[in-house]
Amino acid sequence: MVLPDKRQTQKNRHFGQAFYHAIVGIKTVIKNERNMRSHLVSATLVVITGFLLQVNLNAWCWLALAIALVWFAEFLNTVIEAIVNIIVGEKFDPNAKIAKDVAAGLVLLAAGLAVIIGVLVLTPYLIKLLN
Ligand SMILES: Nc1ncnc2c1ncn2[C@@H]1O[C@H](COP(=O)(O)OP(=O)(O)OP(=O)(O)O)[C@@H](O)[C@H]1O
Repeated sequence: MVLPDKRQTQKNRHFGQAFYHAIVGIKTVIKNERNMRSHLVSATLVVITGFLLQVNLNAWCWLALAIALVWFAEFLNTVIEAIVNIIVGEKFDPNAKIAKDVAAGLVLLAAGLAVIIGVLVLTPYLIKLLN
């Protein structure tokens, strides 16, 4: 496989190169976004709780959806921040503020929804455990 060119601007030439860049993208979000690391910790705790409570397949689907929703929102937030930074740089711009604030709001909404899903799915199992 041809080693990836770090300053490549052309289209990926094969699947290996596309895969490599996708992995770099995932690593970049984890490295640069503090919130993403919190999301990873939360997701790990949810998965451990799911195993401990032995939740069923339906519950796993909802928990996976909740986790994916937050990750998707955080990735989109990172993309929007990067594009805004390319366009306006360090300059204050009211539209840049709108774009970044709305993107941050999207992550907050997704996280809130994920918490609601988690509570709805796990509460019956916790109640059963306590009875
Ligand atoms: N160029 C700009 N023009 C106007 N406001 C800006 C600009 N850059 C950043 N801001 C404001 O600063 C806030 C934080 O900026 P930014 O999103 O770049 O930081 P962050 O810490 O990475 O945010 P997040 O926690 O959402 O990842 C934005 O939500 C926006 O209100």
